[in-house]
Amino acid sequence: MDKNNKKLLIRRAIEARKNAYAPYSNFKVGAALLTKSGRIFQGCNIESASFTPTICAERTAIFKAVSEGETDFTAIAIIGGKTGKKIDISNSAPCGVCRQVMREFSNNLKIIVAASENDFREYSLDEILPHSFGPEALN
Ligand SMILES: O=c1ccn([C@H]2C[C@H](O)[C@@H](CO)O2)c(=O)[nH]1
Ligand SMILES: [Zn+2]
Repeated sequence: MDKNNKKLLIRRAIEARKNAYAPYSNFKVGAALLTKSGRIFQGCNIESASFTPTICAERTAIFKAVSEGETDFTAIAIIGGKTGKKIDISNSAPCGVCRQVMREFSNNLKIIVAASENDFREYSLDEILPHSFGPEALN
């Protein structure tokens, strides 16, 4: 994945963050998921007044892709932070539930946690979800 594609994916995550529905936490997150076939699925977090139905941006993007028949992913860019505050990449790593959902479809997804197009950190899924449980265990 070259630098320009990473920047593009981050831009799409920034764009997706604008649609975040987070009136309770005011923590808005955007994600952009790149499939092996070259498509990009965007997602934002969506909260609920009854709290538990809340879904993260990452899972919104992944479920959109899976529901459109795409299950092979190359990378996901994520950007999150409180409205009106400077984004800090150390506060926007994907939550444990999303890591497990990522693991369902890949064990070497590239995770790009971004504060801007030029300020991001990359992780592999294996790095942030070591010793993981995955679908192979049920074979
Ligand atoms: O990786 C994360 C962490 C949190 N959230 C959302 C869930 C909730 O709406 C808000 C605060 O936890 O941020 C995400 O979308 N992705
Ligand atoms: Zn999550």
